[in-house]
Amino acid sequence: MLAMERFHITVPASTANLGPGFDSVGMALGKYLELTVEPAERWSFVPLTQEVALIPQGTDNMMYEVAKHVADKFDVSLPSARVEVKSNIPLARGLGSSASAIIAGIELANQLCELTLSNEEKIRIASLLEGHPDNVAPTVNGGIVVGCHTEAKTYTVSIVPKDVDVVVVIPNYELKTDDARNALPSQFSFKGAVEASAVSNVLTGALLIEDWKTVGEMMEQDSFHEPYREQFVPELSFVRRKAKDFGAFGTALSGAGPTVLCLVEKGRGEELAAALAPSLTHCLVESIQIDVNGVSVETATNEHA
Ligand SMILES: Nc1ncnc2c1ncn2[C@@H]1O[C@H](COP(=O)(O)OP(=O)(O)O)[C@@H](O)[C@H]1O
Ligand SMILES: N[C@@H](CCOP(=O)(O)O)C(=O)O
Repeated sequence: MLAMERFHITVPASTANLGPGFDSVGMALGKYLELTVEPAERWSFVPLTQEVALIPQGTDNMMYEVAKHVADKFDVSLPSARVEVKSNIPLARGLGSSASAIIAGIELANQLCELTLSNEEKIRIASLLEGHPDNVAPTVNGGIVVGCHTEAKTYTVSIVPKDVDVVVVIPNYELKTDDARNALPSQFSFKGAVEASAVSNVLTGALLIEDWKTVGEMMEQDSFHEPYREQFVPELSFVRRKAKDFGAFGTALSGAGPTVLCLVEKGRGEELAAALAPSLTHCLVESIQIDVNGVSVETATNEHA
């Protein structure tokens, strides 16, 4: 009999920006990337759900590349593993699937190399890899995180929202984050930056005191990215109008899109989803939980003959 340590890693999805919190504000959502890991002679990633059916199955998988990067950074060797992968996070839809994969890779190295990384260290490593903390920080901590990342340091402030429901409209087409970033301007006027950051500052203040009416108004006044990206997502203006008529607080592009996200009064998420769905038959329209736990690990000892 061989006693073999298996473990499970669960990583939530995330929505970034909430409108004007571009590259800085994000929230963890209740869709999950789940890994079941066991030691093996060589690396393999075994996809078990449709969303991850096409991910690379060997050491060309992003989760391995990140795990190897972390092991090298700490100058330790990375034991090989067989990894079963389940996910219900759709890829390239603005729900942070790549951030979840980065955090999964960091957690793989953390567990396999016994690094005992703190959440702060995971967020720092992930922000250096992703270039911004808005998806990776809530993916690690759960809830809403307001972050600021520079080459020198990554700052985060966590908020645990209670009194709001979230609805996502997920179109049936992909939009790669890199492509959506390429549509952004390389320059921003001083006046434009002052105005846009004031909107973002009020968003953050309102999030802290859960003033959802003001959060919703600020969500709809972004000038950092949505004006340049809405051309790719015709659903945004339609959902914004419908949700406003319904009485939702506000609507924004989720991350780089194409998913559109609405915030609505607690208890009315299902009702809003039902109101939006009939006119959006090419989209998945869902009321979704806010994840408040962030990445988690469960160990289990299995007996193998
Ligand atoms: N679990 C995963 N394993 C390997 N690669 C992944 C995984 N999840 C996402 N990816 C990679 O990330 C890409 C999507 O990233 P991106 O364009 O940033 O969109 P988003 O993060 O909004 O889903 C996918 O096309 C795939 O290459
Ligand atoms: N701040 C980033 C967030 C990208 O999120 P994703 O889920 O679309 O990868 C951006 O807006 O580019």
